[in-house]
Amino acid sequence: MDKKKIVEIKGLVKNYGTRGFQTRVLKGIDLTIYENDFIAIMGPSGSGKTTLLNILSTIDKPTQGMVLLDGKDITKMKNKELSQLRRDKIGFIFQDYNLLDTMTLQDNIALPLSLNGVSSKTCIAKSETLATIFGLKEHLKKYPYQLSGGQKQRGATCRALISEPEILFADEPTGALDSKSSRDLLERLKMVNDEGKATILMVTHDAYSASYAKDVYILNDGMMKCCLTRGNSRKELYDRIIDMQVAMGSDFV
Ligand SMILES: Nc1ncnc2c1ncn2[C@@H]1O[C@H](COP(=O)(O)OP(=O)(O)OP(=O)(O)O)[C@@H](O)[C@H]1O
Repeated sequence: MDKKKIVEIKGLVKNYGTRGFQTRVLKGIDLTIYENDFIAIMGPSGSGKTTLLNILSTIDKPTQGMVLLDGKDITKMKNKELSQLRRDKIGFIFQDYNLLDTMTLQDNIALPLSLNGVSSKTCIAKSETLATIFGLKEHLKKYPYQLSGGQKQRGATCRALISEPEILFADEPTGALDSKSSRDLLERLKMVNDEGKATILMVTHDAYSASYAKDVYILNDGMMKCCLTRGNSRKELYDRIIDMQVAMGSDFV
């Protein structure tokens, strides 16, 4: 059976600036993301990674091109439709967690459900299930200031997954974490993906983080340059990413 297309991008162009002084940041991107993919997008600073993620996650609008999410063109949607799409179909994790300081971890995780009027019994059950997967069960009653960076990011990931979104967008999710906390988060993301519970698109500078993905796309100068696909092992993919970075030269950070 054909795999379900979650996101389809065709001829995506993004210009910034005013007429006459425009910079073309994305120069015609084509990309299809299928159900249960785990894609990492890497590229030098300024290559357009965040711009692409912002368009996919509906924060920004493209200049030209088509972005279908679940078969619907998000570039043509009105604000009301977009906010519903963000609520129901998209999960986000950012580098800086964005947990609410005045709520416990459990309330933070359950927030997307409680805002949608889901019963507190279901909120508790679902947040406990995810907290167990992400190693946070004993921390649910704590407030964000009582948690480590790694625990906060795993909590933010639970919150992003609790509404069972079609796709999880992650913008440098390990950017503020030490290596052990990064590994802990990445192992768990890989686990939920391996179990068929999440489709993930992650933007990262970090070859180690990218090596947890199934496919690694390289964005350079506003264009998709190549794709590396995981073969036998994560380590082997990591080595190929490093080789590719060396081949692309010193501006690839
Ligand atoms: N709102 C904006 N107005 C004008 N130019 C912008 C805007 N946002 C981004 N740019 C420019 O677009 C280019 C791509 O930026 P973007 O943030 O997408 O790159 P990136 O690959 O995510 O970089 P980094 O890895 O450093 O975060 C840069 O040259 C940037 O200066």
